Amino acid sequence: MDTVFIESLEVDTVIGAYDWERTIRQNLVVDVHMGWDNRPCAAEDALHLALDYAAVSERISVFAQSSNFELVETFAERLAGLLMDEFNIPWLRLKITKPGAVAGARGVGVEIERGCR
Ligand SMILES: Nc1nc2c(c(=O)[nH]1)N=C([C@H](O)[C@@H](O)CO)CN2
Repeated sequence: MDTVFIESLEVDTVIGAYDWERTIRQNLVVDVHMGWDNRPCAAEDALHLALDYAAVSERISVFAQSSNFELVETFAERLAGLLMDEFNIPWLRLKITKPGAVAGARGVGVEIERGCR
């Protein structure tokens, strides 16, 4: 299956399991690969047939703005479900990175794959 991807989208949210994290906003980095048949939109050169990466990026940013979770796992799971439902995405691989959360590591986080390719 073809994919449409978004790489290193920085979003701002409330995320963290520790008390000090509940009152601040932090950055997460979102990478997502989404299954899509790109042949119809390419044949007609038509955005309305494409999986619009700009619209998906905006939705991810809006979701992050209003979300408030302890775990990056929860953030990833909820976001994956929302994107698949709202954009009719049959399969996706989603990576959530929390930069600087662990001393000595550039980033830590999770990667999930949902749906069928
Ligand atoms: N598997 C996870 N481990 C940890 C998480 C998490 O979301 N998933 N979160 C934390 C803390 O919030 C940490 O990021 C604060 O720096 C610790 N471990």
